[in-house]
Amino acid sequence: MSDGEEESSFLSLPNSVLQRHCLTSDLSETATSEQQQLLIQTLQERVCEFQAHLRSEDSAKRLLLQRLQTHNHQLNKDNHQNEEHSSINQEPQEQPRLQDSQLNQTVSPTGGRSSSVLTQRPVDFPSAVQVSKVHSQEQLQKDEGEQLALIAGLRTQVRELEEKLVDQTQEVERLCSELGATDLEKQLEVLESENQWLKQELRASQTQTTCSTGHCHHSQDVQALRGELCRKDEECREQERRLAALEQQVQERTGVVVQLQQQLEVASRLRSQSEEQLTSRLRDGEEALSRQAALPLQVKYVTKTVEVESAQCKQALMEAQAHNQALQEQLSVQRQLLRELEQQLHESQRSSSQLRQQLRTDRSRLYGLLSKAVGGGNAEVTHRLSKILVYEGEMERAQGQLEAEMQSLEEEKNRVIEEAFIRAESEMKAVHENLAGVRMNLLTLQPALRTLTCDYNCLKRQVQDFPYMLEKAITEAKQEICQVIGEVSSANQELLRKYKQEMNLRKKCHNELVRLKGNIRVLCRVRPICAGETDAADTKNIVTFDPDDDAVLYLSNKGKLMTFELDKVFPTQATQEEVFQEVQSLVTSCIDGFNVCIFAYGQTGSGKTYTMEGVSEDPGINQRALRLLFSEVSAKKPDWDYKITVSMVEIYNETLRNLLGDNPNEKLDIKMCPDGSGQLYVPGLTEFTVESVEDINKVFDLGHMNRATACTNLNEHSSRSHALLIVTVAGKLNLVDLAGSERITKSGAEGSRLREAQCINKSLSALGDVINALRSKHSHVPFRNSRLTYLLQDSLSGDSKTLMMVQVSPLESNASESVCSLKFAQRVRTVEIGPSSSSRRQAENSSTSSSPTHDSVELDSPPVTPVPLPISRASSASSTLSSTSKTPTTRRRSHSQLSTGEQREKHPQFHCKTNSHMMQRYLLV
Ligand SMILES: Nc1ncnc2c1ncn2[C@@H]1O[C@H](COP(=O)(O)OP(=O)(O)OP(=O)(O)O)[C@@H](O)[C@H]1O
Repeated sequence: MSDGEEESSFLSLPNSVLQRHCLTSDLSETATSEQQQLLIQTLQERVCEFQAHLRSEDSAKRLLLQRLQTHNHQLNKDNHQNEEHSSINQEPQEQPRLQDSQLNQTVSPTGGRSSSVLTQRPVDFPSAVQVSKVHSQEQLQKDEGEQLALIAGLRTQVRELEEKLVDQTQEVERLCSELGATDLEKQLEVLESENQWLKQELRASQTQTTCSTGHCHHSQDVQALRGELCRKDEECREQERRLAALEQQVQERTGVVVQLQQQLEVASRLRSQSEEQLTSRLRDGEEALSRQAALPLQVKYVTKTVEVESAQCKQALMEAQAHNQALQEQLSVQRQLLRELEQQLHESQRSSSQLRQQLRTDRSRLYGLLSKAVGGGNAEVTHRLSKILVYEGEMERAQGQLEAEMQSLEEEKNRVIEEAFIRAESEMKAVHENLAGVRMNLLTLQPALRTLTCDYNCLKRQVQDFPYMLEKAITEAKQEICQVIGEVSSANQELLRKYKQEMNLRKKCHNELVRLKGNIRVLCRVRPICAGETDAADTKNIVTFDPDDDAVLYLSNKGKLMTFELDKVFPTQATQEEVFQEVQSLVTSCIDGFNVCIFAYGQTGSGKTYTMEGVSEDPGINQRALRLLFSEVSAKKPDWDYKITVSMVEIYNETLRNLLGDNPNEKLDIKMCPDGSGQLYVPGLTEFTVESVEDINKVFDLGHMNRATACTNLNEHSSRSHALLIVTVAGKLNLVDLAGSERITKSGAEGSRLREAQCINKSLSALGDVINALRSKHSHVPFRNSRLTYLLQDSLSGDSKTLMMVQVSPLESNASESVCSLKFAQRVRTVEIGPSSSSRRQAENSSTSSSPTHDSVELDSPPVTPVPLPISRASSASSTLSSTSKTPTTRRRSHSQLSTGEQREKHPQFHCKTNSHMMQRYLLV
């Protein structure tokens, strides 16, 4: 770089800075009117023109100096030649040297070489030297004159420049006076400083001009300062660029924030719109629900479903609104945060601008100092530079802090914005999902509402039509019910008729069955040997049974085997239930209106009481019969109303005692009914109505108690008296536990015992006579011969049914009594068989005649002439009965087959072998 270029750069730097300073000052501080700006611009342009003019003049001066140097060089060569030539003829050269020195002093502005060039002027030719010398002198003079003219021109130009400078100064002063505003004082100062700079440049030019070889001893420092300043300025510009980039980033972030805010506003607007839509839909739904609330009860369950779902929708909407509120609150918080960040950004920008301003100020000061340093000393410059460095460091630190703060703020802002955006997005998504669910619910509710409305309309129509339909249905139902009732009534009548018909038929069948079995049936039961009887000598069992025939009993008596045939024989192991099974058909006949009489006959201790009463854990016929009657009556209860009454009577010594009465010793009498019906009755006889098994037990307990209070020894007393349980339903059932039938001679009784035995024999004899008369169908039946038969008259006559249970002891010691009881039972049963089988009876009698007791009875027994029974049923039955069942095989068939009856029909004539006299004698013996 040449000196001129260095000067040009040196000059241009402050000018550019000043221009920038002026412009920024104009823009940042004043900028109040266009006129001022135009004036300043005009001034700046003029300064620029002036600078350009100075540069052109400077370049012209350099060209002139180069020409001068070239010319001086030529002159030096010429002078060198002239000196060599003047070794012979030396000529004084004072004048040209003076002239050269003068020239050097006035013209050479740039260096020492020009002075030497000017002082060493060469002389070329020695001989023709005079001519050339003259010529060179003339040329030298001419050149000197040109130089002088040039210098004079330069001076003239300098003066002109000074004049122009003065004019410009005046112009500036004039402009200042014209403006007169304090706002332009700084610009004036700048212009003044610029003028100062120009003056200094001018002086520097002058100095360079006057001191061609003059050097500034501070040039190196200034150069270094210039470099440093350039570097600082470059750094400042770099920092400004970074600051501008940061500002741009901030603006971009701000734009993003604004965009986010706009998006959030749009989202909130959409949300509010959707909420409004939902609210309106919900309102519509609620109105529809309120309309549906008046629906009848039949559709309320559907309405409740809709209400529940509507409540859910409401709940979802409330949650969505609350969520929206929370989002808006968060948005407002984010906005507030954003505002704070923007405020901080503004503050940072403001502080940055202040720093920049301070930087500019410092720079201007630095430039001032530099300018001063150009003319001043190194110390001041160094001090100023150190201060500049300190400022720069502070500025860098402040800027670094500012940038770090800006960056952290920026990151914080970005983070907060991103978090808020993500949160807002997720919450918006949740809200949208909720809204979608609510919409879906509403969409599903709408068809339900439509269905509800349709159902409601249908129900409404049905409800409107309901009274008419109900009335019509009731009328039809009444008609149908009346019709059905009539049909049912007629059907019931028919059924009742058929039932009664069937009942009668059943009754007839049952009666026929009983009749076929025999109106007087004779069964035999053999009691087992008791535990206390096994030790005695005569405890041998003499009774055996036929395993193939349950109606035959074998008795071994004194080495002879006697065979007895009865209707049925119960062996020792027969249970109470089995015995009752055989008699229960007779018991149920009582319900059909038949009179029934069941006797237990046998010697004392043969088991009569056991069979009739039994023991508490295994009751006998009495209790079982009553239980059966209860069950039968209960089964017939809806259609038939039966009352069961019970009386208990004891006959002792031909005296009738009421066992259920208040006074057991009171004697009762048997009388004929005064109504002329021929019926007997017992005045004062107590009857208890029983309705349960408990009642029966109470009655039995009372009877036993009364029976026991009237005697000293109950066992003996019970053996010597007849006990009757009289049960009345439709018919009368007499259950009789007779007194012991043992022979009195065997017992050896005397006195009262004899009297008892006589009474017993009398009553048993009377019973035998009655049975014989009945079976023999005598016209007269001697019922009045004893209290027993008289009391049982209505139960032994007519179509009544009688069963005699002959009790037998299996002991050898009781053999004769057992034989007597069995013979009596067999004769009773044989009488019924009829006279056609008399030969058989003869054979049977002969078969049993081996028994001495029987033989004795047989001898005294007159023949019995059969007579028809007084009741038509009985007589017809007897007429149809056959006596063919003599053998066990035949008997079995007669029990199991009705064809037996047919066989009996072939033998209508039966003859009773025994009579009452025979019976009586037998008993008395
Ligand atoms: N089938 C039987 N099974 C078991 N024990 C029986 C049976 N029959 C009778 N007994 C017993 O034999 C004994 C005599 O019986 P029970 O008193 O019934 O005779 P009875 O004929 O009634 O006598 P009485 O004429 O003196 O009243 C009693 O102890 C009784 O328990």
